[in-house]
Amino acid sequence: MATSSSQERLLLMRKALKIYFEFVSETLKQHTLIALLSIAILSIPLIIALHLRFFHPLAKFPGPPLAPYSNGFWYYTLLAGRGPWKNHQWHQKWGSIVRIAPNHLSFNSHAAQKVIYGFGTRTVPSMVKDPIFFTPEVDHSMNIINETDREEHSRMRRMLSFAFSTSNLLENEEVLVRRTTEFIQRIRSVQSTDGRKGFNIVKEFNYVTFNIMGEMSFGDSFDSRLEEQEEYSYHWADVIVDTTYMNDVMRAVCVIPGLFTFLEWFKTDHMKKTLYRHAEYATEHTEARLQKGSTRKDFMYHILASKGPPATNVEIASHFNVIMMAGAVTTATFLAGVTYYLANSPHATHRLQTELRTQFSSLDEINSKALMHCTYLNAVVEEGLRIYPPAGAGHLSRIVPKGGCEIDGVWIPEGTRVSVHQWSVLRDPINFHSPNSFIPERWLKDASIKDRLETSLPFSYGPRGCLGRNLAYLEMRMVLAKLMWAYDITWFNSAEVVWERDIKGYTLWEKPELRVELSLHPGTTH
Ligand code: HEM
Repeated sequence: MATSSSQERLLLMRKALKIYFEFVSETLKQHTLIALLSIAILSIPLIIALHLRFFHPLAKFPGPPLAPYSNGFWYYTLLAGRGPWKNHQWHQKWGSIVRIAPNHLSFNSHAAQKVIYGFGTRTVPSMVKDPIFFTPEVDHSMNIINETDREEHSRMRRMLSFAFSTSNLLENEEVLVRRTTEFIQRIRSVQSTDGRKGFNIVKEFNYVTFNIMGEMSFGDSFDSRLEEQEEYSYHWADVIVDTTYMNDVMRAVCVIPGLFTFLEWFKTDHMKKTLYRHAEYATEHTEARLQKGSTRKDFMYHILASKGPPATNVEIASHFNVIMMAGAVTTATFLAGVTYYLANSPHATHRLQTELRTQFSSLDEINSKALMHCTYLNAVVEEGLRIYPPAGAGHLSRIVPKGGCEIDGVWIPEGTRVSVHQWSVLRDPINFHSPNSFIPERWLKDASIKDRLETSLPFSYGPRGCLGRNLAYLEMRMVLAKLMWAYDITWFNSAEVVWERDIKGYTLWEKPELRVELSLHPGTTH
């Protein structure tokens, strides 16, 4: 029965093919011109694909099979959230230079880090940021992170840099200490709202870094504005977290000409609640602070006092859009990651707490200057940044300058998009022994493991290196030290959370909940 029905199907197929070929040859005979035109049009994508794969200037570089044909493959990888692991696998398979999109090469060597992000040389200028990757669309102004013009960027950096200098930050230490102490007190009383054990400390990290950045940026007007807003006081902090993913969606959108303009007319609800709400908050706080005026040396004070040409209010708001995002999310990400790794490493936790509790006899004694000399704390911070680099999941791409240049011993043509994939560098056994293990000891002077520590560049470097690096170190040390001094932490959802399975890596990271309960160290008085 079955055999006869498959024979019937075969006969039918033959008949259909015969009719089809008769039709094609008849059409070719009768309408030769139309037929040739159709074949020519249908061949265009094939010719483009053959060019991209075999004749493009980057054709000789290996990489995933779909990468040469369309940026779509790359954006799919990025938005799926598993980019860091995929990119690492590609480097392990194809070596230190991988073609990840038609015009984009990913590198994973230290030599490439120096050329791509460095200050440039006498013959090769520093590389500019990739304009597609850093889009100005939502707040209608260029800012410190997305400006691609060298001179404009230098003006902005000069305007902002005094605010971020160590001397000014130490002068503002009171804000850091007070906000951290508030956090230490607050988390003691945070209750589970869903009947489950413990509370989600990841959210609390978002809130403490948000408070520190907010007050350092806008001074007194920050809290007054938060009180006036209709939504609950941490609404902006939650919006910032939700916006990180949307930033990558916008990057994908802006690659297709005209799509952004179309979306501006038909903003989705989600876009209004994330990207646009974040930009509105930055504008509202900027305007509130400008109206109120203040003599406090917050970031706005330094922007207004800077000697260069004055920035417009739209530009200032755009800088604060970036500062609140780059400043709050990255440091909170570090704190979440390091807490996870410490929770899985009783030895490191014990050593850290012993150092802190020996060094300081009360919470109030903990200050930024003393923390700079806590050797093990600093090793924990460096290892936390290495194993889970807050800005190292994606690609911070640059454009190869006119005339091309040599990277990693290979000539790369001008106009190529290039980047070093931090995660792939940091998880490479060539650079770090047991790269997937949390080992703060590797950062100590007398370390028995000889790693290539110089390859860990969580803040990037060169002319576009992190402007908030000093502040980030002060914050990371202060919050971590006070937390670990004051509490012993019990982690409750360890059976549910597997960090590297549950985190999602876009340009920034999406993190799972860490439900913890705290028991107070006997010396804590707050
Ligand atoms: C652990 C925390 C942090 C990490 C890992 C980090 C990492 C980075 C990285 C890798 C870049 C380079 C981005 C690129 O090449 O496109 C960067 C840029 C920047 N970061 Fe951070 N960052 C952190 C905290 C902060 C803080 C607290 C601030 C304070 C506001 C800040 C402000 C900035 C700014 C303004 C830039 C742009 C600099 C420029 O282009 O001139 N960051 N950061």
